[in-house]
Formats: sequence, structure tokens, C-alpha cells
Amino acid sequence: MDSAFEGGELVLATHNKGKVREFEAMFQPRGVTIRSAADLGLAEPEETGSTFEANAILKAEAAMVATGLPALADDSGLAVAGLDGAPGIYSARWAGPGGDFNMAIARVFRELEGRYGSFAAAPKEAAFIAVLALAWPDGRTLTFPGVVDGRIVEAPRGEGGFGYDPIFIPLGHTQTFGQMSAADKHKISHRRRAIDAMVKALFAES
Ligand SMILES: O=c1nc[nH]c2c1ncn2[C@H]1C[C@H](O)[C@@H](COP(=O)(O)OP(=O)(O)OP(=O)(O)O)O1
Ligand SMILES: [Mg+2]
Repeated sequence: MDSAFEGGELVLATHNKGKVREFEAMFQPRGVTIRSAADLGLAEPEETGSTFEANAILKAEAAMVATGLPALADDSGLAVAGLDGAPGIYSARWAGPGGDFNMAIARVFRELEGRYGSFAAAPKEAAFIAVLALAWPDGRTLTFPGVVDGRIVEAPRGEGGFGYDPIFIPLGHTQTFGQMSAADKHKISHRRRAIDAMVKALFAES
């Protein structure tokens, strides 16, 4: 990690403060300094892609072109099995322009109840998905996926994390991402898995 970004900076092509916090925590031990697109005053590109991968590429390349620096983007979301994978790439958009995740979470429950009659009758399986895109100034762009399987719970639990964290329990655990410490979430999250895939591919470490 250190060598590839040596003497340079990595732009994190995001306007999401929760993501910035998580990437900083995960990159700091490696000595990589991150500057977010929001801090640099970069425009937020419209996410016109129909896949996580397409949107991650579009965000990374926009930030790389605007700065001339290598740029890393994350496109991510919650895929609920009982809703055929929704909200998926629309996870941020379900929270509206104000980023109201109480509203987004309420919509998850409303749509499950609409389809299955009650939350109790609905399948609970869900997954958090992240695709990272790393755009280099020489025009190469690489992508790395990460997934964590789990289930959703009806009553939000915990104040930690961001977004849909209070309703998601990863497989093999009893606490939601909202209840876990940041360090514990970062050990197993979709974002951690995507970063591990990136580090492994770029630097042949694990
Ligand atoms: O670990 C997570 N814990 C909880 N919720 C999460 C997580 N990861 C993604 N999510 C949800 C909320 C987020 O708003 C949306 C991503 O949408 P996405 O377009 O990739 O990000 P965004 O619009 O918030 O920021 P940006 O595009 O500037 O990176 O999925
Ligand atoms: Mg977005």
C-alpha cells in the first residue's frame, strides 16, 4: 500500500462522511493519507450506472480527472433478498436528498410488509455489497468487490456506523453493525473485504 501511493495522495471519491471515517480508520495504519472529494470541493457526479461497479467507476474517474491524482470510489448498498435485492444501488437515494435513513429503513419495512403481509412473514436475508474502483491517472481503472451476508431486524439497534447499520446483523453475529464498535464492524464489513481484495491484488499481501 505504502509504495504504490508513495509521495502522492489518494483522493477518496465520496461525499459520504461515514465512508470517509471508515476508509481513514482502515488506511491510517498503512500510512496512506486520504483526501475526500467533499473536502476538495469536487462536484458529486450523477450516479447514472445500473450496477455498483459502473457507479464506482464513474465516481472514481470523475475525481481522478478533476484532480490528476489516483482516486478511489466506493459504491455500496444493502440488498434485501425479500425485495429482489432492493434498495441495492438505490440505497442512498431511498434516504432522499437530506440523507434521512430513518425514512429509508421505514421504506424497507413498508415494502416487506406490503409484499409479505408482515415483517414476521418476510424472509430476513440481506447482504451489504461494496464495489471499489481505483482510477489511476494513466487511464487504468480497477474494481474490487466485497460482500457481507446477514439478516435484517425489524427494530433498529445501536447508534454506531451509518446508513442501514442499525437493522443489519452479519451472519454468525448477534449484534447489528450499529451496535458493534467501529473496529469490530471494520473487521468483517463489505468495505473491509473489498479493501482486502484491492490490497491483495495491488500489493500481493493479505
Ligand atoms: O457500511 C454501511 N453501513 C450502512 N449503510 C451502508 C453501508 N455502506 C453503504 N450503505 C448504504 C448507505 C449509503 O448511503 C448507501 C451507499 O450509496 P452510495 O451511492 O455508494 O454512497 P453515497 O451516495 O452515500 O456517497 P458517495 O456516492 O458520495 O460515495 O448504501
Ligand atoms: Mg452516492
